[in-house]
Amino acid sequence: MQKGSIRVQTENIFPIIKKFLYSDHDIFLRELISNAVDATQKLKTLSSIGEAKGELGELKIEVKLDIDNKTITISDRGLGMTADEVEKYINQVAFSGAEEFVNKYKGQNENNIIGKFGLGFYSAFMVSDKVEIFTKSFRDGAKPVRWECDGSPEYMLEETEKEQRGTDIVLHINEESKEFLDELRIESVLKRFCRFLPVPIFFIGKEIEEDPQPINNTQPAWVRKPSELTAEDYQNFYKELYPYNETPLFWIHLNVDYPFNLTGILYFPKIKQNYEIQKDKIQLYANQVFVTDEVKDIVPEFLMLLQGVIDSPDIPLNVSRSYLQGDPNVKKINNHITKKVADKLDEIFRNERTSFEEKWDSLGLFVKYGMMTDDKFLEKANKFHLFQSADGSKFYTLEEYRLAAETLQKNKEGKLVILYTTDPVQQDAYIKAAEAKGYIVVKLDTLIDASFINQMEPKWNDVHFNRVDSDITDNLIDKQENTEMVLNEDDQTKLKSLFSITPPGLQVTVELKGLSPEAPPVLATRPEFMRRMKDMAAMSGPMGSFYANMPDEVTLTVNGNHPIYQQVLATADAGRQEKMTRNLADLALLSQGLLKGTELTSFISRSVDLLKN
Ligand SMILES: Nc1ncnc2c1ncn2[C@@H]1O[C@H](COP(=O)(O)OP(=O)(O)OP(=O)(O)O)[C@@H](O)[C@H]1O
Repeated sequence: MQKGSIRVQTENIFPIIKKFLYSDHDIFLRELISNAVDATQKLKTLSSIGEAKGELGELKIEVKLDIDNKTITISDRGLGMTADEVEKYINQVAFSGAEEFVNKYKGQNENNIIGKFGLGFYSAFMVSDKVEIFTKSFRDGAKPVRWECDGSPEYMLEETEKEQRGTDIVLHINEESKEFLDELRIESVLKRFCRFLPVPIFFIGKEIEEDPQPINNTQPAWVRKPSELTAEDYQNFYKELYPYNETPLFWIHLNVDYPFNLTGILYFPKIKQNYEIQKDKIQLYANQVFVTDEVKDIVPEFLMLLQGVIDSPDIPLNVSRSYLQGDPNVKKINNHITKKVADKLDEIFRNERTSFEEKWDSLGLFVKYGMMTDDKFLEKANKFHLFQSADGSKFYTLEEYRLAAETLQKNKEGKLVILYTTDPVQQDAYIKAAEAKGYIVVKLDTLIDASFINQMEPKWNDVHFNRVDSDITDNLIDKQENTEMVLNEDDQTKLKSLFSITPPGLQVTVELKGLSPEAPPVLATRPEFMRRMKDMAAMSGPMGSFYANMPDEVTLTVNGNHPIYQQVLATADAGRQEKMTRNLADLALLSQGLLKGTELTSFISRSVDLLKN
């Protein structure tokens, strides 16, 4: 038997490490199982090049929980270690690794450390009073050895009995960590970190199962070649990740080996409601070991709406978040993912336009969010971003809309005016009127659209958006055209005064115009700018309450050319005349949803009165 002392410079590394990893004690299993996987994979490699001779046997990893003896044992049939190797790798590498870790992070806020990689074997001491290693190297004639240590720099190393090649790590779980002496707890940790490890892992609890199944899928879809996979394989893998979700819209298989290594599958989920986001996040793996599902900074923000898996050994996981943002690899990965996603969308748009259009409801959100936040994406997305017509029957790219609408919908500055509706049912009358003039009205009715419009106007600098009810149809496209009025000056003055009404909470401006006789007698419109401000106010922000408290501005455009005014002006009964004009105004306000409460009640009783005589 040999006793020895491990040379470490930093005193008392253990309490420091423990503090760092306070919230994440369960990573000890991930670290030890990763080592077991590495040892197994290395053996396979040595065998394939003829350096390891003989039968490899069943290469599996076992995690055994012995509640009575308070131990957890992780056994592999990997390459094992000789006494010298234990001396070198465990006493020196593992301990100096832990020391390095501490030196790097001493004095930092522990929340800054993501991934918490790089601690390796030493993490066993987070949960153990004592750790034993029983190991037998694959090398001919190697003697099995037992190593024991309680986390202090003193260790013990001796020869032992061990039949099988490989390593057993025995953790004597300490009092504080007895929560791990629980089958369900261990199983849940294994499921979290080891689901997709490449070597079969078996959990052995109290009950001995007759036909034990590995807890992991060693060949998850993302490590397989895209050419080997069917749509069903991709969908099944998605189900494995998110069992309760509906089938995804489509997916992107990432596979990069230069200038960094990255594989993975990103899924576009079906989004039922605009705000249903961020529930099932993208998971980050390093060589099939689960690391985190906090992928902020690695995945472009707008793609956080996607789901799936990214696997890269090149992402520096043991560094702080602020470092990560500046890391050139992370930046490259970010750009690459954005490009891939844009290319894939473009490809689907070109090859399967109908199906792309069918999915636009869910897709639109990613695309618009991406266009607003990422200029590189915007450049590509301009080709496949779609406007849907108000009735939902047609889709236009910006260029297609331009081609179809250009002749009629250019304003005096030469800008293309995109007419949109936020509510095709409520704004139906305005849409019909605009369509009758040959205009194309598109639907921008989702939560994101208000900001989308505000941001796209400066980005698409020759485009202007106008909500279809923001002005009378004749003025929607500001062309500075004159209209003629059939009423004489006196009648015009009379009509204007009849319409000088002051409904509470509304600031009304009345305009008299000579529109087409078929246009409605009165149109209520809300200026585009004011309405946008009000919409934003509803969403919050410091300016919110300012705009929210302003009265609703509304313009009543009285169409002097409508035949009804001949009748109104000819009415001798002043009371009736007043009621008629007020009702015409109220009808217009009603179509804008601005007639409420007592105003609405008086409108109804007035209408009944008018019907009576
Ligand atoms: N189960 C095992 N079988 C064979 N060798 C092992 C085993 N576990 C650990 N080792 C050896 O001990 C060394 C130190 O392990 P440790 O986990 O501390 O660091 P690492 O695996 O090299 O790096 P990291 O875990 O930080 O990625 C390993 O490099 C390996 O040589």
